Amino acid sequence: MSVTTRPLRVATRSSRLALAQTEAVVERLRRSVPGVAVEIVPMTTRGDHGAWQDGARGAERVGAFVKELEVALQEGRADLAVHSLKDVPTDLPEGLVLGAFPEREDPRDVLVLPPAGSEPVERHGHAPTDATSALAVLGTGARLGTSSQRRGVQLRLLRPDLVAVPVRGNVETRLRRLDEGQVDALVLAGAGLRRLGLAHRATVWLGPEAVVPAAGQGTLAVECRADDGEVREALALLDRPELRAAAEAERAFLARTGAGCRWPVGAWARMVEGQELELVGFVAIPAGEVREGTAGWMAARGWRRVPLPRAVEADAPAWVDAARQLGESLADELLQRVRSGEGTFLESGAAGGV
Ligand SMILES: NCc1[nH]cc(CCC(=O)O)c1CC(=O)O
Repeated sequence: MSVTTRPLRVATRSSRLALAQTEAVVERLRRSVPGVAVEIVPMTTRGDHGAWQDGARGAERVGAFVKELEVALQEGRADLAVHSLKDVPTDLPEGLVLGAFPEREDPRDVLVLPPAGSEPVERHGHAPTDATSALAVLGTGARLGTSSQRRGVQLRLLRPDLVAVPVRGNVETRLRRLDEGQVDALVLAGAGLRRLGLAHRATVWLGPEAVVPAAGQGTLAVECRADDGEVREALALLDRPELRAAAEAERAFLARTGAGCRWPVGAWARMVEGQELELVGFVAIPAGEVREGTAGWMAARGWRRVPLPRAVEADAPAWVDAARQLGESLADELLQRVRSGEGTFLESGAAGGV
């Protein structure tokens, strides 16, 4: 069956990671739609230019990696765009939809220590296998390279003495900063390392009990025009309902906890035992919102499950509703905890950082 005959133009960012993600989706498209003609349209976004890096925060920063691609879709210069879901704001622009969630890499963050053989790892005799022993390798006040409050706050909950140091740029640039000794450790998305063939740089994969990943981390999302029936039909062949359900739950959690631009938020949903969707969430709010004059964070982590029977799979809207409710109810529970002061308190870091 050929659902489309016209050539499809795929907008993508030009970074090595973005191109790898786009290649993966194009390959799936070619398998699902035999004979389809695909043209890749590489673009540079504001995020790549680093426009948001010089102090831009919140709304300005959200969407910096996807905006140009979306405008290309709206203006008809491209027919689909491949994104890392975690870069896609929860409110989509008018007239655009996420037509497929074709794959998800391992969503966990990883801790990257300097290459094996460096002195501290040898002193322990073996490579660490969990977050706590990996962090034990780092001396007091070690510099943790991350620009993400979500990562900085969660790792400082394990090791409050660590100092979060902003590290900008693409994955390769950040690894170079580590290798040059500008920081003592990095936290990155494991998915990015895997897709770049750099998984061997991951010292420890961080489970959600240590660091809850960003909503959508590791998931690829394909965006298209809502009224482009041909493309939507083609994308439907790539869509995986269980990834869509997870995406809905994580993004509902993110939207409910304040759009994720002001506060550290993490959310990871997945199918367990075949018929339940489990969501782990993390949120921290400035402690001053709970007790006036208190500097630092009030944090909470928790999880919830909802039955998502296979039988309902054909009825995607019911799945989506259940997934959204899961995200919203866990968000409400955790927000209630931090606002009532029942969360875990974390003092502000050195130099006013996270
Ligand atoms: N913040 C940029 C970004 N957007 C998506 C990924 C990783 C790949 C993914 O999550 O799918 C990264 C790099 C990182 O956070 O380390």
